[in-house]
Parts: sequence; C-alpha cells; structure tokens
Amino acid sequence: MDLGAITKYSALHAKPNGLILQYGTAGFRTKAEHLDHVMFRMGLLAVLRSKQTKSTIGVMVTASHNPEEDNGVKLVDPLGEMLAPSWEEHATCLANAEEQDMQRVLIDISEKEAVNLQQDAFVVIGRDTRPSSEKLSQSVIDGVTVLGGQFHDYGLLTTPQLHYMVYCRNTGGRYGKATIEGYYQKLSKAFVELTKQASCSGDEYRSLKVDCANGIGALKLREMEHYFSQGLSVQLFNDGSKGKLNHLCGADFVKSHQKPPQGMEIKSNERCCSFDGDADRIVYYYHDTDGHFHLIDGDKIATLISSFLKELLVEIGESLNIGVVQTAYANGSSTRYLEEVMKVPVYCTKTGVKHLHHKAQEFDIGVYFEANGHGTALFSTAVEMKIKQSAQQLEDKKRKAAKMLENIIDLFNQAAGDAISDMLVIEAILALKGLTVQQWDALYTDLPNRQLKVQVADRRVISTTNAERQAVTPPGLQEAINDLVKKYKLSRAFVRPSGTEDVVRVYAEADSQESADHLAHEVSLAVFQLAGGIGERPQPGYKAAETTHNINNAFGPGTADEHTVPKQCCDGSRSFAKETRALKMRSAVASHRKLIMIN
Ligand SMILES: CC(=O)N[C@H]1[C@@H](OP(=O)(O)O)O[C@H](CO)[C@@H](O)[C@@H]1O
Ligand SMILES: [Mg+2]
Repeated sequence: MDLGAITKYSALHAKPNGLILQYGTAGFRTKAEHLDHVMFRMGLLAVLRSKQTKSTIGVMVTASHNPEEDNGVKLVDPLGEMLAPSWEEHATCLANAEEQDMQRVLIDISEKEAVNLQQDAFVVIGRDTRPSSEKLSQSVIDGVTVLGGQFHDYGLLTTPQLHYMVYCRNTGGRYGKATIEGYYQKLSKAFVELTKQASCSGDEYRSLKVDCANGIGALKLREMEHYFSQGLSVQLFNDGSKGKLNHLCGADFVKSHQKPPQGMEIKSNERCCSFDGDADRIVYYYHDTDGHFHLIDGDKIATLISSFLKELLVEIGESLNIGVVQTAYANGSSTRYLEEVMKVPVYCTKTGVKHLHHKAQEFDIGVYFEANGHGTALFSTAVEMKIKQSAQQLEDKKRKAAKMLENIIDLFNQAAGDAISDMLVIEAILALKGLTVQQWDALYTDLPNRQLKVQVADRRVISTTNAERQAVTPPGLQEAINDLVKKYKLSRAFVRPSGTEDVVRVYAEADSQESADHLAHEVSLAVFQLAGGIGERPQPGYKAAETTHNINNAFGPGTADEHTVPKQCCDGSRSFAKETRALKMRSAVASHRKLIMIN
C-alpha cells in the first residue's frame, strides 16, 4: 500500500468538514455535491474487498429513485449480492475518517480482515444517467488506481446489470458472458424460447407500455428491445428525452402515490409498468373500463411467479421446496393467499433486499419481493442441474414443462432484482398462461393500507424485533400500537426507523381505507409522543404522507434538514376504492374472517 500516494490523492477528494454519512440499506446516498470523497474512498475499499475475496468486486454509482440532484454508491460482492455487513461498517468508518486518519483506517481494515495486500484486485464500475454520475465514477476509478487495482468501467448500466457482470466474472462465465451483449442475449434467448411455447394469449397483442422514470432503464431497454421483439413489443415513456429523472414518474412514485405516472397515456385495460431510476424495481398497473387505477405491486408479482413455478414443478413431478420471502410491508391479503390458497410457505425478513436475498437462498427455489417491486427468484445449483437433466430426459409433457423451467431460470437475474428481467418473466408467464392483466390482478384483493412517516429527533430510539413487526423500544410504544390495532377489523400496524431517510415509517392495514388511514394516523401520534417527535404534530389527512423524494442517511451537520423535502399532501390515493371496491372488499373481508387475526 503506497500510503504517501493515498494521502496525496485523498487530498484531491477532500471530505467536507463535519459531514458524517452512513452506509445504509442501499449504500451511501445524499446530495451529489457531498459525495466526491465517498466515491474515492469506496474505490479504495473495493480494492481491499477484492484482494480479500480474491474476486471481482462491483461499484455502482446511483441513487435509484431519489431526485436527480442526489447520488449514491454501493459495493457489489462476489456473487453479485450486496456487500457483507461487516464491510458495510468498514465503509462507514472509511467514509467518515478525517484526512489525517485515512491511513490508519485503511491499515485497520486490512488487518481486521486479513487482507493480503500483495493479492491482485479487480473492480468493475457502472453508473446511472444522473448528470453527476460520470464525474463521481471517475473518483471511484481514482481510488481503485491509487491502491494498484485493475478495473473495467462499464459506463452506463442499470444496477442489476452491474450485479450480473460481477456474478458472471466470478463464476468463470458459467452464469453468462460479462458483457452487455451477453446480458441481452441470455435473457432474450430464454424469453423468445418461452413465448414460442405460448399457444394462447390472454391479451390479443403482446404489447406493453413502460414508464422508464427518465432513467437508465430507457436506454438499456431501447438497446435490448430488438433482441426480443418477436415475443413482445414495448412502448417506452419517460425515456429521458425531456422529463426529469424520477420526477412524477417511476416505480416508487406509482407505488407510493398509487397513481399512474405523468407522461403516459393509458387506455382502459392496457398493460403498463414502471421501472425506478436504476431499473431494479418494477410495478405493473392498468385502468379498468370505469377509469379506475389498479396497482399490481411486488406482492402480486411474487404470487404470479411462485404459482407458475409451483405448477411447473407439479407437472414435472418434482417435489422441490419452494418458499416466498416478504417483508412486513407485504399486504396481508398476499400472505394469506400464498399460505392458504397456494400452500406455499412464506417468510418475513427485515426490510432491505439483502435480508430477503439471504433467506431466499435457503430454499431449492426462493422467490423474494419487496412490496415496492424489488425482487427476483433464486434457484439452487442442484435444482438447476436437475431441471437441465429433466429437460433432456423426460417425455413429452413433462419434458416441455422442464424446458420451460430451464428457460425461466435463465430469464431471472439471480444476482439481484431486475426490472427488465422481471418484466420479461412476467410477460412470459402471462403469455404462457393466457392471462390478462385483470385476471392476474383478481388473484386476491389487497387490504386497504396506508404508509406515513414521522419526524423524530433521533430515529434510533426505536428498535424492533420479529422482522420489524414489533417495537421493543421506546417503552410503551408497542403496547400503544396493540391497543390502537384492537379498535379496527383485520388490522395490523407497525413502525420502524427507515434505513434510507431520517424518518420513522408507519404502516397500517385494515378492512377499509378509512380505518387504515385512521389507524396509521393514530399510530403516528403515538410515535410522535413516545419516540421524541419534532416539528409539527402528525395531522389527519396525510400531511405527513409518504413522499417519494426524501433521502437521508446522513447524520452530520447541514445534512438532515437540507435533504428533507417539504412534506407533501398525499391525494388520499385509494379514494376510488371507497365506492368501487366496496363489493370486492366485502368478499375479501368475509374470507379473512377465517384467518387468525394478526392483532
Ligand atoms: C418501505 C420501503 O419501501 N422501504 C424501502 C427503503 O428502505 P427504508 O429502510 O424503509 O428507508 O429503501 C430501500 C432501499 O431501496 C428498500 O429496500 C426498502 O424497501
Ligand atoms: Mg432502485
């Protein structure tokens, strides 16, 4: 380690005084202008991690669904997964070290992790379309180079494409070719093979409207579309030619506001979907003939996928264990449907895909999705081999099912949730099963729900257990929530400190939108009173409703307030549900009566 060179170059990427950032659920995220030193230092850290693991490490420059002015960075571990937790701590230490402490921190990390400094290092870098991303990724490269690491800069990539590249490079090409062409070819070949097998189609034309959030997804989907055009025609909206990244569009906007994005004209019953800013999340939606908006979120995507996989396994005659992994945000109706109707075991983990991913790895086939549309399916190596064999050996119908499963396995991005890959999986399943978007939506009816956020002086006063569904501290909070939940039917509520913003999130679910709204408000008040609320008391009518563009994993001076956008009013999004869903809900409520109540 040339400590002199590190000190010299580090001074060119100086840390702003007093700024403290934390490696959160999705790496570092804050205003782009505060990130130069973090990028340089993550270049250094990626080299150490690469030396330690003797593998290629990825660095992705993106702030996903955050506003265009923000940016962020995260490291990708050898099998394309999120950085190991102990290294997240190193990342936080290194990012916050004062200039004079940099050498010591680097040596500390190397010693603690027994890094062989003589080992070669290789780092691959990708970035999204933000104006700040190119310069910031150059700072990553500076960090890599000064520690003597080799690198390959992929330039513009979606986040899951970078995860794919890392996975390919560390598995000797068995997973696929580590080029953008390799990615397009692997996925498209599997998709075209699958759709060729579809004899009937629920929708007359296989066409789909895609809102690309004015982000990288537009560029990559445009590059890719001719590879799979035989099986699907896509119409791109919010492709970055005029609108601002993530502004009033994208998966996060659609999910949290439960309304369509701007810039997309939707005719009734047309199938539409939205990507987020770095194309690792996807949600579907449509307008029914009465003009009502229907959202199909990650929970319903997981249901479609797992039921299809289960059917194929039955057809092949294989009894492999398949599990679905969700978080506490999963709609209660989805969990119930999966467990009681589909008879699939469901597990709940903490928020953040790294938790879901790890749990999903425990099954032969693990399907995981966050409600916001981030997820994928994982297949154990043994399953992949078994299915490959079956696709060669079995007869007729069974063989056809095994072949389908083989292609589906290739179509998933098993390194990370991937909007493009998930979109193709969903389109293939709908075509193969001859399902329309309405039929898919009708699998179950979501319980009305509400998400709010509350500002407190220090969100760390809230600690949770049981996959974040129960608050352990501050004292009295969980008891207060229990009492409130008892007042409503089919109700459930929980609170947790966000890992990406300086807020406490509140989630409530009940038999009607009014009840869910009331419960969420009352729980917000309990948080405000018992967990040190600051600013205005939560008001009914959702002044403190979830907004799309709030960030904060910063604790330092000049960070918290600066990055919190003014609270917006939510439009009570599901008001349409009041009249039109009354009927549907009655039957959902009736069937829920059989359930053991979570309250
Ligand atoms: C309720 C919710 O959607 N939370 C999101 C959000 O995490 P929070 O820890 O809730 O801020 O950002 C994460 C990273 O993108 C994502 O994994 C997660 O699902
Ligand atoms: Mg994202």
